[in-house]
Amino acid sequence: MTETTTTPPSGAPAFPTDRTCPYRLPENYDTFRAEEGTLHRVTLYDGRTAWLATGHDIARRLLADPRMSSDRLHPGFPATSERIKGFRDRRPAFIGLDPPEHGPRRRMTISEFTVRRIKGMRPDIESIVHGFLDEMIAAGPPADLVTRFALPVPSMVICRLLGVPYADHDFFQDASRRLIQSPDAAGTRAARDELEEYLGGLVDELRRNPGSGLLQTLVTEQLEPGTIDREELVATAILLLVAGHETTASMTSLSVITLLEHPEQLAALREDRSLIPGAVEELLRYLSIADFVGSRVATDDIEIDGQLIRAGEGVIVASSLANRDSSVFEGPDTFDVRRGARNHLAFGYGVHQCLGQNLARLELEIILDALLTRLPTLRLAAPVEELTLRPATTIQGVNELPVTW
Ligand code: HEM
Repeated sequence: MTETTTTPPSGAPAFPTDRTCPYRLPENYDTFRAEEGTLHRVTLYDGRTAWLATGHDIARRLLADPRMSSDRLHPGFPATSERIKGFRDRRPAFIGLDPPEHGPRRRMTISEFTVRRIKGMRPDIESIVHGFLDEMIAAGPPADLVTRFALPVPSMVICRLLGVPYADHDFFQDASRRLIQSPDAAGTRAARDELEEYLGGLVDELRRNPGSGLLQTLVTEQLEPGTIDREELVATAILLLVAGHETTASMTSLSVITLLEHPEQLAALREDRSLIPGAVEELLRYLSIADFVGSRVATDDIEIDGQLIRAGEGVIVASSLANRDSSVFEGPDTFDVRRGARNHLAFGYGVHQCLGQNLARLELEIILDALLTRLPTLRLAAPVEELTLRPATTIQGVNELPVTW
């Protein structure tokens, strides 16, 4: 098996690089867009190289290819930061497993995420959204939209779905943030230790005193009959809890910024609320917040579009670039809530396509509708250029968003 080379071919650009605007791609990504072809060599943070797939079509073909592995323990897996190495000594949840192990694990949780099941959560989500808005409005402007609204909403929603006590939100939100944002492997490991201890304790408690929610279902139907062990259940719980709130929180903050910075698009939504579901798709496409999660390692030689990806080489499917492929999205750099962007790849593609996408869509639709109704004069309390954006090595977002109304 060939390992990814440690000597970067001259000129292979760095990937990923930080954004300077929440909704524009980093400037050096223009290099890939200007180059011929849709598969490029890039240099990772540690000097190793990987392939970067940038076209919509090649992205889908690669993500659907069984020779592309999600195994983070594989030495050729393209780590995009030191942090990713912190996951290497831990039991992976199903996001890090390949077929045939992946499917049965994913199916253990899928019944909670079907369109029908998620639709049934609408009244609950609406009441959570309006509850946090009531509190924020009562406290008065200015406010940090992240801590008062964008983070607590999906956090409480995923708690209800899983059966995790929301009372513990200060702890798990902080640990989740460190898990996905720590600059180094030690920070990732420490956050992971804390989440393992917390969720392990919760699983033990559910065995003694059964409760409700998806974790209870997994305890009763999978752990007790011995289909999975405690370590795997805890890894799954961490994946669901962290992915379940951090991503939607980021999308909420960045969506608010994007809409406020595109007043004519905001006005269109205000006038015609039926545009909201399409606007959510366009925001997902335009923002592509989970850009590097489509990382894979080839388990076999793959010939694709005249290039040879060798077994053991890392491949990153850049959803941000695939989502701005002009052969699929006309005028891809224009934010247009009427475009009908449903075929974007912001939720990935293939067997690992986002399990929580129906939930994320519904939450975002309810959130946008409620913000338009309840806070018609909402505006940023700081210029967009002064916001601190998260680095490219993690889910895109802001940790604070000062707003007023
Ligand atoms: C707007 C918000 C979200 C975005 C942009 C997003 C994005 C993604 C992407 C790109 C993947 C594919 C990863 C890969 O190919 O390796 C993924 C997988 C996943 N997402 Fe999401 N996600 C979001 C919300 C959620 C929510 C609310 C949940 C709820 C628990 C969730 C749970 C998961 C899980 C469990 C996987 C792994 C699926 C598998 O490996 O089979 N996500 N997500």
